[in-house]
Amino acid sequence: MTDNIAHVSLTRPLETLADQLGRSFTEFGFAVVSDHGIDEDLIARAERMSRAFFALPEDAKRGYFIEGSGGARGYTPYRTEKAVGQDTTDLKEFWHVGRSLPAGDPLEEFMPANVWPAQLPEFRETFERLYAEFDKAGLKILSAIAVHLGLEPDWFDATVDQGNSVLRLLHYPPIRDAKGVENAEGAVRAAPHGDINTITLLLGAEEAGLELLSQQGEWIPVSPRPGALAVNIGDMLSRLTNDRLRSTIHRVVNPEGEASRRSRFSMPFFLHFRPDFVIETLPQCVDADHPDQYEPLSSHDFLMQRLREINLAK
Ligand SMILES: O=C(O)CCC(=O)C(=O)O
Ligand SMILES: [Fe+2]
Repeated sequence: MTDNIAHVSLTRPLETLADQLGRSFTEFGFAVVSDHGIDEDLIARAERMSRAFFALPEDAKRGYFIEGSGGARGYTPYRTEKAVGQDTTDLKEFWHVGRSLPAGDPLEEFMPANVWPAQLPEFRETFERLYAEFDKAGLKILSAIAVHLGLEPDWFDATVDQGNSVLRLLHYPPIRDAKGVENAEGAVRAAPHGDINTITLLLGAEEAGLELLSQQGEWIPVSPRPGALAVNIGDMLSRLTNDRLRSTIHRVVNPEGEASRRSRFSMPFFLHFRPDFVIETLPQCVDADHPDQYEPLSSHDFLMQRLREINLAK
């Protein structure tokens, strides 16, 4: 059933990308992107670092949990985040890397400083580089989206320059322990949710589990080849396009069999607009059949509204 989600090489000409990605995002809110330019060795190193971090003792990890910060930086413990409208928390723990700003930057009020695990000396350099590479790949994808929407190819550049993007290292521990006893307690790895941000670029989703909810109400697995990105539209881009590009509900289901004794790791990059970018419906996306549904709202205010809904801010 994944046949219709576009699998696109980012080396194709911009017009082709615009067409293929545009269709896939309109129908599914998702596409799979290969040849994205993010260095393979860097990805492998980042995956090793992520595993090494989550293998640290619980106490050490909790030392990087910043209470009251909205989970914006550092560590968020297992079973903290919950999706909008859910009663149970997700079966995951994660680490957030944000943009490293020069000291005194006016955007500091929106973007807290990063923290880094002292136990892993190469962690900072690895994830600062990966963050920069995600930024670059994201711009190419946004360029194709701009062309699809009838905008100039560089239309998004200024909107995401110094964007409040977050790189998330995710760990979903095994669902069963060594004795085969299940410990999911009725919860799932990631309950159905839409992403808050502009677009999401996800590495590491080749380990099964990620599914999107189609317009026909079916759950469709998203299965990128190793190294490829699963890319999806977030709520901020949906809002900007008056829902022409769909922020699609997705989830990560608990595996059966052998996979239930394994961890799953993934690395989504939540690409955000600049905090002071005002999300105001594109005139290209409004007509008699599609009246404007949204008031202008700054990307920061939108984010704060949504973080309160998912238990990460007060
Ligand atoms: O781990 C995955 O494959 C997806 C994670 C996700 O959807 C999220 O963190 O928003
Ligand atoms: Fe998500």
